[in-house]
Amino acid sequence: MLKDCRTVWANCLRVIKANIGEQSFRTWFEPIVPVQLHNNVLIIQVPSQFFYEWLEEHYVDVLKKGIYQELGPEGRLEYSIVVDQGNSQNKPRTVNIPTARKAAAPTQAASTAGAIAASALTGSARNVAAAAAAPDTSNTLRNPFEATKAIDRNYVKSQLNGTYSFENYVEGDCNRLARSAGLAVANKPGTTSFNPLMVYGGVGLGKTHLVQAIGNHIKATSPDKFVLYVSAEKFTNQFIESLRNNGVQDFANFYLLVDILILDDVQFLSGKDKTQEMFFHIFNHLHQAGKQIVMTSDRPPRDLNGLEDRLLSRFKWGLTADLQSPDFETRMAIIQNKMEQDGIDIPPQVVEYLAHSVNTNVRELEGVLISLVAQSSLNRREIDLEMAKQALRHIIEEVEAEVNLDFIQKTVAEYFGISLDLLKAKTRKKEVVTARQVAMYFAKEHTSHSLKSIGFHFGGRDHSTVIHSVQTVSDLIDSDKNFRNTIVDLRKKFAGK
Ligand SMILES: Nc1ncnc2c1ncn2[C@@H]1O[C@H](COP(=O)(O)OP(=O)(O)OP(=O)(O)O)[C@@H](O)[C@H]1O
Repeated sequence: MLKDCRTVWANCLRVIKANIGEQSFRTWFEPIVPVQLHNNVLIIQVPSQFFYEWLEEHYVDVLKKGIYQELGPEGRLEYSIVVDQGNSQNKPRTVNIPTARKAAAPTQAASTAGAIAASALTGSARNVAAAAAAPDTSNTLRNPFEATKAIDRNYVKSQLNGTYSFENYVEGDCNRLARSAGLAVANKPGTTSFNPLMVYGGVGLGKTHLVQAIGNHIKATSPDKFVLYVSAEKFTNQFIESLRNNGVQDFANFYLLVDILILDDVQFLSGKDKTQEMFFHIFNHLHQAGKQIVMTSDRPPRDLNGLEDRLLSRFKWGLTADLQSPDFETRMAIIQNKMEQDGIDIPPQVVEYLAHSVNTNVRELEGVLISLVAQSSLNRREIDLEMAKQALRHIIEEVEAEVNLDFIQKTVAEYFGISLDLLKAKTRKKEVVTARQVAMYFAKEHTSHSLKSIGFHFGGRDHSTVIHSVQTVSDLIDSDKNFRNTIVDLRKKFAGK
């Protein structure tokens, strides 16, 4: 009995339905219309190029399975894409995308349906083009890829990087609010009051890591949800491309399908009015539909000059959380975390040295670690303090231009004629205690270290010891002239820096 395309497709759908979630099925398979079956080639019509790309990216295996079960190893699938000309007076044009030229020899059930498309369905953009360039034995099409040429395949590719997670995002005072809001959003996307969630902070402080962790968490816990991470730059380029190709409707339609939209570096939209307008509509639609929007920016919304007020006011609907530079303890934890993750072994005093010396941003800290590991394997030498000091020469030079903890400790120890080790040791000898208290006093005055961090640097003392030291020194300055002169002398050394 001859099969017709509707029956074949209906049977394929049964297979597909059994293999994917209900929502995905409704979104990606219900809109498909079977149009023709000829010589074991089933042609299905899909609403847009995005749709085709998405199917190719995510559902190739179930499609293969369905086609294989229905049409056997000779079965093939071709797409017919409705091209929106961006002009309502033009009738939609249909182009067909053949998915294979020749049936591949089956090796196992799932891949035999690769007959349907090993090259085009699973291949890269280049493979797709190659399939088109090759002689098309089906004779159904001429140059069918014209319509897909301009497609940036990343358009539909969720660019989440699986290595970013909450587990490896170290918590500290610098990121507590943003991290816990992110976790709340990741657990209940679209249903908390943190919609949109806007995370802002300086370069390399972990904005992308955090929002990617949100995306990864949602993908892992709700695979049916369509999570899309896109940088504002990419969003803008895609939009411009869609304007050039009369594909604005496709562009909008695609973004309206998203359940969780993560837009990185939103400041990039500044001054780009048309892109902002498009984003505004997408934002409204998604927000109204209870979809989650997460954004990052390198500055607080109030400083986002060049962004329309109506967008800025929407950003305030949810929660805005900032990321600060990590303090010493968080930097230590980040390094330790990274060492564990990458299986790196570094002596504790080197870790402490790095955390102390690299206090600009986390990316730089990671960069130094990577360079140390590289040097160590290149020179077949264990990482030690000397190597770390060498690696950090350029950074330390910058730091030493200011008064930092090291400098204070060294200067005070020299002044009192004791060693640096003694200054940090547990001893309670009077002259050592006084020198230590003075050094703590200047550390509080000249550096941005917290009391906790200062205590840590003086042999692991707690913050109350630091408070006591600062108070004692202040009292002595008032009551003891000789002591006051000591402080004046030392202050000159620091002022000269
Ligand atoms: N709290 C943290 N715990 C662990 N790793 C972190 C943390 N913060 C940042 N990082 C790491 O630091 C690096 C830089 O972070 P990320 O790229 O997320 O910064 P960013 O703020 O997005 O930077 P940019 O402003 O350049 O876009 C990444 O490798 C990230 O994993």
